[in-house]
Amino acid sequence: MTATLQTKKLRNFIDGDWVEVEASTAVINPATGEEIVQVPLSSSENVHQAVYAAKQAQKEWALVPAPQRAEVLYRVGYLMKERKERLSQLLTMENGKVIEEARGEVQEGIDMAFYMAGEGRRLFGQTTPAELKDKFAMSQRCPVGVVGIITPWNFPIAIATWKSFPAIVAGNAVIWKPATETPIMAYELASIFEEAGLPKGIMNVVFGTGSTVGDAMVHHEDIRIISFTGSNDTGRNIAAECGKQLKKVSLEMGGKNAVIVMEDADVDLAVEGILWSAFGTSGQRCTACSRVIVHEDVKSTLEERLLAEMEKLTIGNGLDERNKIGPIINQKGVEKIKSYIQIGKDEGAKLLAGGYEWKDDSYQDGIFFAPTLFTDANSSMRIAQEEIFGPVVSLIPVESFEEAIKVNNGVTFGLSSSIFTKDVNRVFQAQRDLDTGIVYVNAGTTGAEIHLPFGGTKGTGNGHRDSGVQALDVFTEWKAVYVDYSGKLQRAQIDVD
Ligand SMILES: NC(=O)C1=CN([C@@H]2O[C@H](COP(=O)(O)OP(=O)(O)OC[C@H]3O[C@@H](n4cnc5c(N)ncnc54)[C@H](OP(=O)(O)O)[C@@H]3O)[C@@H](O)[C@H]2O)C=CC1
Ligand SMILES: O=C(O)CCC(=O)C(=O)O
Repeated sequence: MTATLQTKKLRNFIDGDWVEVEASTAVINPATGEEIVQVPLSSSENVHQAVYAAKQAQKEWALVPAPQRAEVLYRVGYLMKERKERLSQLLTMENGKVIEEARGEVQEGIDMAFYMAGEGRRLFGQTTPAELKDKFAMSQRCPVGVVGIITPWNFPIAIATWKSFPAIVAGNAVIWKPATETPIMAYELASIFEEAGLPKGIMNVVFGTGSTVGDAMVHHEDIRIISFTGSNDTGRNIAAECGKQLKKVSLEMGGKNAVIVMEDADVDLAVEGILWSAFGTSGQRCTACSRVIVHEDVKSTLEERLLAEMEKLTIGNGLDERNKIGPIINQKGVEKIKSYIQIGKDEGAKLLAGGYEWKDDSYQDGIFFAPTLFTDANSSMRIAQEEIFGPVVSLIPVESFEEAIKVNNGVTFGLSSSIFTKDVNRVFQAQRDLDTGIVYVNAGTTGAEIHLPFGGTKGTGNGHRDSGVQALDVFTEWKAVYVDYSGKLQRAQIDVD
């Protein structure tokens, strides 16, 4: 039986209460065009209420021993596990990704809960020798206070868990603004936190637009960090505003990720990697493969096998297990993709497959785009430089390994890259020289594991990482503590000539 929601209109979760907001807008299933639920359009006043509650609650939460804070995350993990199928179906309904991928995303959230709960017994600082006798020196992680989390529609639950779980285990309180297109995962996760016994005010969900709710969060002086994932334009604006306030900001933005296929690659394996990382989630991933840098010796073989496999991809509602390609999030997304198809043609790339909005009698109100393959692209073309966020991949032929690395690095983004080769020397050279935060060898560009840092170089971010133990650096401040137990005032005096 397909999962359903008990309510026709979601409510904010503020200070442990479900708070109704009058204004709302419809959440649409992109595969069917049907309304699933109404989502509140909150005001900046709703943000202020949430921050006030969070600020009070956080003072107590910071005093709860971290292993006890972690207990809540263990319970969250078990509840998510129990509800995995429900969460996955609702995720497919609001976002469109096929159910197999939705299950994978929910599993990332479950893994993150258990992983970060484990950190509750670590949260390591350092002890170090002091310069003086009878003196002790150490550093420790401290919570920052109230943290703001702004998340996109393409990973409505995983990204939120990468950010909120480390924040909570570290002793912070959270204000979370999910994307207006995909609020259901936030509603479900807030219910899970409530059931798991998280104290009131530690997790607050405020639904509404970026321009109102997100903006109020960015400007609120009691929110000490903004952790954001989304587009580069929005991320830059947020960073500029946070800069003015000297507010910490962690950004995870776009990608122009490439798979490199060398002449000695297992081409069938490369085809599989490209298929999943280019067309999975209909290419709407920041880690999606949108360039294939192929050695000219294997170019025609790769094209032929890729085209044959692309033909087998079934498009449709992601709730039907047979479908491999789900919808595009909204019509604006399709228009953006279409504009890049035209740009690619005008630039002289050769369209081998797809390139059109896919329609079918059974999905008259759904929004789909056919998997698309360009070939004979070059690195200076806009289709090879800019994030399209759709199922579009461009083949760029190269003559050597060195040229492949140069083309890979010749974009303003630096999130994920991959190389298919059997040459162990090239593997090690590539992992050293590829200028991205994530490198895969003999696998596609997607499929991050939550215990490793997630993020990228150059225009992809601003040096911070989601996920992994590194996420704790975003949500904690370091404190250096010196304890002098000599009973007299000592001064450090070490001169090294
Ligand atoms: N790297 C990635 O993972 C992602 C990249 N993108 C890229 O961005 C493009 C546009 O997608 P879009 O959803 O519009 O991305 P946005 O960057 O606009 O949205 C991401 C989040 O930021 C919020 N937001 C928007 N404006 C502001 C603001 N002024 N202040 C604070 N928060 C704000 C959004 O709210 P709301 O939408 O509710 O108004 C949403 O929660 C895509 O086509 C894709 O190229 C998009 C999503 C993820
Ligand atoms: O690759 C993954 O598993 C996560 C990717 C992600 O967050 C994204 O691509 O937007």
